[in-house]
Parts: sequence; structure tokens; C-alpha cells
Amino acid sequence: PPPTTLTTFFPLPTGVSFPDMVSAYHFHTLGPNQCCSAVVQTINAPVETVWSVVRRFDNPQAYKHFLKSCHVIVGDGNVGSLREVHVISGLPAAFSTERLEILDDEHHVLSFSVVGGVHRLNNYKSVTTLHASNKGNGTVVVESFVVDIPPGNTREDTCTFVDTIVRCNLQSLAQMAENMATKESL
Ligand SMILES: C[C@H](/C=C/[C@]1(O)[C@@]2(C)CO[C@]1(C)CC(=O)C2)CC(=O)O
Repeated sequence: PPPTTLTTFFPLPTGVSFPDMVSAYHFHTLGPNQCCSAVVQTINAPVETVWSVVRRFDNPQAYKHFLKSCHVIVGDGNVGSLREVHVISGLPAAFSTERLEILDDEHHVLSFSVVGGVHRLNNYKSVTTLHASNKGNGTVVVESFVVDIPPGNTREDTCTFVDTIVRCNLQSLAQMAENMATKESL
């Protein structure tokens, strides 16, 4: 069957308008054996503070605590760069090779795809966009992903597994950015 284009539908928190061009980044073309979803996280810190952390393709472990190390193996941290991340023990994964697809400092858009490694999330690709919240000086982070459903797994379980990791990452990003914002205001 032809690939279907799925828009990841998710309830945006109140006070966030979703400019058309950004929602375009969260359109994913799905193959027959793929699933996609999205996580939304509100952070009480300015967009630039959150972006200064998210944009560091060479240092995801700053807030992704399932990763224990990261090395840029190709490029200089801009689009096209490749990184190799090593994973903490206990997960069904050892390391992952990832390519930076989009790094847009103006619209606060980052996207990377998994191109290799030892893990079970083949053809994983995520898009992360930051939005200034209309309420106060906060940020809304939207992260959508598409990934192959591993053999033997159900679509639902795959989405639950990835959703859980992405939610953990964004909650830890929130804590880190809020701590930074507090220090910046001292
Ligand atoms: C879900 C995604 C990361 C997943 C992994 O990085 C990996 C590619 C290797 O280890 C993991 C932590 C879990 C896994 O099974 C596949 C979230 C993100 O990094 O933005």
C-alpha cells in the first residue's frame, strides 16, 4: 500500500498558537509498518534558554539521561553531522548512530534520524520544535517521531516505549532549563 501521510494530532496546551509553517515540520510520511506519535512539554523558561540546550547535537546527554556518552564522528555539529551515542546499561540498546537533519536557529527546529547502531528502533526520526508560550515567559516543546515497528512488537507497544523515553527526556530538559532560567535571573 502507498505510504500514508499522518499528521501527528495532539492537544496543544492553551495559549499556544501553532504557526502553519511549524506544524508542517510535524507531518510524517508513514510506511506500512511504522508508527508515529508526539509529546508536548511546557517549560517555565524562555525559548532561547531551552533552545541553547536542545540545539547542541554534540551534547544530547546533557538532558537525555538514557545516554552515557556522545561523539560527533562526522562533521562539525551542523546539518549532515553524524553522532554516535552510547546508552546506559539495562536498555535493549547499546549505541546509536544519528544524523542531524534540521537545525534551524531562527524557527527553533531540530530534527535527527537514526542511521545505524545496535538497538531496536530502526528508521527512527524525530522533529523537535520550540514555541514561546503566550502565557508568561515560557516555552512549549513539541517532539514528534516516526519509527519502524520492530518484528514481534505491536504498534501500540512501540509507541508506548518511545513515548516514555521522549517524555522522560523532555521532563529532564524542563528541569535543566528551569534551573538555568533561575540562575540567569539571579
Ligand atoms: C527514543 C529516542 C532514543 C532512543 C535510544 O537513544 C535508541 C536510539 C538507543 O537507546 C535509546 C535510549 C533507546 C532505544 O532503544 C533506541 C529518544 C531520543 O533520543 O530523542
